[in-house]
Amino acid sequence: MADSAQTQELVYLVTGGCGFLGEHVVRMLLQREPRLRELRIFDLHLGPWLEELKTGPVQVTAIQGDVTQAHEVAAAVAGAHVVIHTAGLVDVFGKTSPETIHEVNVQGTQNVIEACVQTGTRFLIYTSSMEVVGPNIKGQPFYRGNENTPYEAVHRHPYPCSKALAERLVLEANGREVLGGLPLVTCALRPTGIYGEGHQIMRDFYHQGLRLGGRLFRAIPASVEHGRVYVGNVAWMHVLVARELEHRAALMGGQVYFCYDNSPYKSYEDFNMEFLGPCGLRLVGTRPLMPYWLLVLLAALNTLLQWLLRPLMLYAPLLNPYTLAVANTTFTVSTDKARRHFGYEPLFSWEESRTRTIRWVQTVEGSA
Ligand SMILES: NC(=O)c1ccc[n+]([C@@H]2O[C@H](COP(=O)([O-])OP(=O)(O)OC[C@H]3O[C@@H](n4cnc5c(N)ncnc54)[C@H](O)[C@@H]3O)[C@@H](O)[C@H]2O)c1
Ligand SMILES: C[C@@H](CO)CCC[C@@H](C)[C@H]1CC[C@H]2[C@@H]3[C@H](O)C=C4C[C@@H](O)CC[C@]4(C)[C@H]3CC[C@]12C
Repeated sequence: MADSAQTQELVYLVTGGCGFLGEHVVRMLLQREPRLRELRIFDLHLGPWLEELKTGPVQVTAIQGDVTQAHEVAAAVAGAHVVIHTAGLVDVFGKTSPETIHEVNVQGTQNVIEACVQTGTRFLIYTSSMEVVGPNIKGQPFYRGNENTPYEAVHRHPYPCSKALAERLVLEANGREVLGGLPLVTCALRPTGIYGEGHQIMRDFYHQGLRLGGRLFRAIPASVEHGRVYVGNVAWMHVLVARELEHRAALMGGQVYFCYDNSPYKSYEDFNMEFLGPCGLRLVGTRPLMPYWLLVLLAALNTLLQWLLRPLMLYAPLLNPYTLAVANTTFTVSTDKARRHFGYEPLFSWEESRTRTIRWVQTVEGSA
């Protein structure tokens, strides 16, 4: 990368560049990486917003492709200096089969690694997830932990299983020789629950609240802390890692970093109310309105209904045994590893992240 850096001629590839996080990474790179010559955006579904980016000084190349197709990935990676691999199937609601989740998240990641090795790309950043660590199937709390906090990371659900396997592949690939003889340098970023402009689940909760007459009903105790991070800061961390990976390869190669910022520690529902409240919704109840055993029963019933209805329709509600367990288990991080290793500081303060998210919710169709 050294030659290219001197002539400001870097080529980046962002897989999943049209997703919620991917779009923020793409826009952040265009704003904050002055050495970019070409930005390739690889996604199964290309967004119309890409067109507006094509008029700027950086060559923006949109590539419609599938990470499960090794030849499509190799063609997109060839000639790129850095790959940011955010593409993935984020499904904890049973919309997709476990086999498909594995194929996209694990085989897709393996394809990206092999493409780097075959074509000589040296720097690979993988968007992993906090789910690689937990919450685990025992529902044990992870309270303000860091990358070294001991925790029994045992999963059964296809999504965390696939993210854990893919992350391992990426970390094990660190140091592999790529075409040209130099070593591959990889690292993995583990966001907690991301929020911000474009967050589909926030949109779903907002619409649900509107349907219920401007109310949401508390289901989870306020004392259960859930880690959240603003999408702009997650994107910024990706951009910084990409920038620093070459110069700090010995320190950063093969490492994992939680993505964090100054968003407050709160329960999932109370945190969402930071945005939905100013948009006219109210969270009813200071304590859960239903006993926990009833929620467990409803979640199990939803699983049964999903299975029974599968031949006729896709029934995929927000509540299932897995999402209930995640929402009901404290999982928060407190770390400075990214600051120590590559000088990360959140780009957006909590106040700014909140304001931007509220403004976005207000523009969502059907606003109160
Ligand atoms: N949303 C979160 O809270 C969160 C938290 C931690 C980690 N992550 C990780 O961040 C990444 C991005 O998540 P997101 O929330 O933006 O999800 P998203 O669904 O909005 O974006 C994923 C993108 O990947 C693309 N994609 C899916 N399958 C593909 C395939 N076969 N080939 C090419 N592209 C494909 C999708 O079209 C989409 O644009 C994922 O890897 C996810 O595991 C998300
Ligand atoms: C019991 C309901 C009462 O209101 C609330 C259900 C909320 C759940 C749908 C969400 C609670 C926690 C979320 C997950 C978490 O933020 C982290 C994630 C990691 C990421 O890699 C993918 C998304 C997710 C699993 C996220 C999904 C939605 C929740 C389970």
